[in-house]
Amino acid sequence: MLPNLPPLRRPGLDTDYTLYLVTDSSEAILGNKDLVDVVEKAIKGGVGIVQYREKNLETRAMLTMAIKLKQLCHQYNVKFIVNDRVDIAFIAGADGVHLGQDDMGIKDARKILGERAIIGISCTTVEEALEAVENGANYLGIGAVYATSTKTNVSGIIGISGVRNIISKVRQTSKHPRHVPCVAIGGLNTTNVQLLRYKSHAVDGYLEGIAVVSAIIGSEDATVAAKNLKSMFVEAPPWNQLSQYNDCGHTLEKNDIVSRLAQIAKKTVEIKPVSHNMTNIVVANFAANVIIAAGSSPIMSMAPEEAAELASLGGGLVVNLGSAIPGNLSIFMTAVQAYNKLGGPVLLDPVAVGATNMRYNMVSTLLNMGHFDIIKGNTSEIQALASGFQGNQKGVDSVDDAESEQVDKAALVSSLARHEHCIVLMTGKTDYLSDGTTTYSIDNGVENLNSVTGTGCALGSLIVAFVAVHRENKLLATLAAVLFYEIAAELAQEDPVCKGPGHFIPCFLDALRHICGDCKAKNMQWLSRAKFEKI
Ligand SMILES: Cc1ncc(COP(=O)(O)OP(=O)(O)O)c(N)n1
Ligand SMILES: Cc1nc(C(=O)O)sc1CCOP(=O)(O)O
Repeated sequence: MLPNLPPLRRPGLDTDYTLYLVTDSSEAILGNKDLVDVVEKAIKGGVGIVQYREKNLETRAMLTMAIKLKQLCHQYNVKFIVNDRVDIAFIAGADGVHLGQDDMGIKDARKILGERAIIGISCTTVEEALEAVENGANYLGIGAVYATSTKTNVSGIIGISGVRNIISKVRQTSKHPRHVPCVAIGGLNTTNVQLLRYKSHAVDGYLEGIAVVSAIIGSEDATVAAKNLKSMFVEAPPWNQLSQYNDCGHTLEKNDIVSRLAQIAKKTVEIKPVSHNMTNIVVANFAANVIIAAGSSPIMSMAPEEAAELASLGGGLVVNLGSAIPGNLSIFMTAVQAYNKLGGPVLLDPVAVGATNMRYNMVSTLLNMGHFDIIKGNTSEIQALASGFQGNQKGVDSVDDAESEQVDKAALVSSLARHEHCIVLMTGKTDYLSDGTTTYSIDNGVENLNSVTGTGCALGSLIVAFVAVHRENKLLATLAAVLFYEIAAELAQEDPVCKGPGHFIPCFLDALRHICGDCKAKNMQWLSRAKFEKI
């Protein structure tokens, strides 16, 4: 099941880490604004803790500013922290200090500042985080999440998965029963904080807050900037449209699931949603024909300029890496973010992700920058994603061989779904579909689907149409699309005209059209062929 976001502030924690402001008085970020004024505005917008980070001033001027900022923060009951300089934190009467890995150690700083001081530390790796907790850190500053021009000499860019990994390992270590809040830092702004919070959520832990420099200090109005960041971080993202009807089959009997699937298919053909495809050159034509035959509306557009307008049509987006080059990444991201903003479903088809470093890196970047509601791939692709790139996939085809038969595919699909907080569909002789809680195996479809190119990609195009209409129940909408498609393939293969791959394509398009007509006429007999099981 897709995660419900956890509460933010833990009961008993008297520091609000949700929005942590780190200052910067450089010309490039602060400009000619007054730092104290900007910090006050930011506090009014919801900042709960302020860190004075000053890299250019002499000690005396720095101390003067630290005292002013401390007074301001305490006036608003906001915690005040000094970056790096334990001496200034002590003399200014700050609530604590933030230390980097090369600064004074936590235990030494504690000797100077005392037991009640808040001591935070920067961590880029799991080892640094575990050591910091062991040494008594009060919070961890985890980063850099993304590249940032505010600090170019970061120790590493770890992405959302790096943050999630640290949070999860810190929480799992039973040696440290003490709760240590985690905040993320580096390149955070309103375009990515929802994704960060949603995807950094691990089974055993989550992010308490975000630390931000330029998105507030460099903004025109720090109150507005802080308010926007905080509400974006706190609110459920638009794509997480859970509803009271969102029983993805966890508790439903099979007959009830089939009647839900029937409703989903009927409504999809009635609404005729848009399926926006950023797909590969080999399959574009076939996928468009499939969508038309199945009663939805295809658009094959790679233009970032029109992505937001297309997203506003209420359909779904397919990002297919079949013939993509790294230059396409920013085009994909523009479109994914436009759909994410409106909660329109996005499907990632990581074609041959296990074949080359280029493909794996592109997929990693995409998963780090945008939310994908569904990941669809063949066995090799899902294995490559689930286990990290191992560079052993040959070409775009799946290796549905003895070796991959050994893999517990249901467990693989379910664990990738939990990890990426999305729905995962692994296609093959038997398909596996999971949202991380409920997993289905599907045994429809025919051999001919493997004998013509593009059938996997075109399935993705149909899935986003179904999910666009049923955003509150993405798992069952995906199941309905797969059954619609694979049962049409069975009807095509049984057509006496169908003698092989050449005849299969037109027969398949006819069968899709036939099922679409049946749905419009409310004749759902075709669903009696459905062969799926909850695992
Ligand atoms: C909340 C938070 N996290 C990380 C940092 C980075 O601190 P550090 O590694 O000491 O680097 P500089 O800030 O000194 O450049 C931070 N300041 N705050
Ligand atoms: C101060 C700092 N520390 C980082 C780390 O990775 O430890 S990144 C960073 C700068 C964050 O600035 P912005 O919000 O403008 O991207």
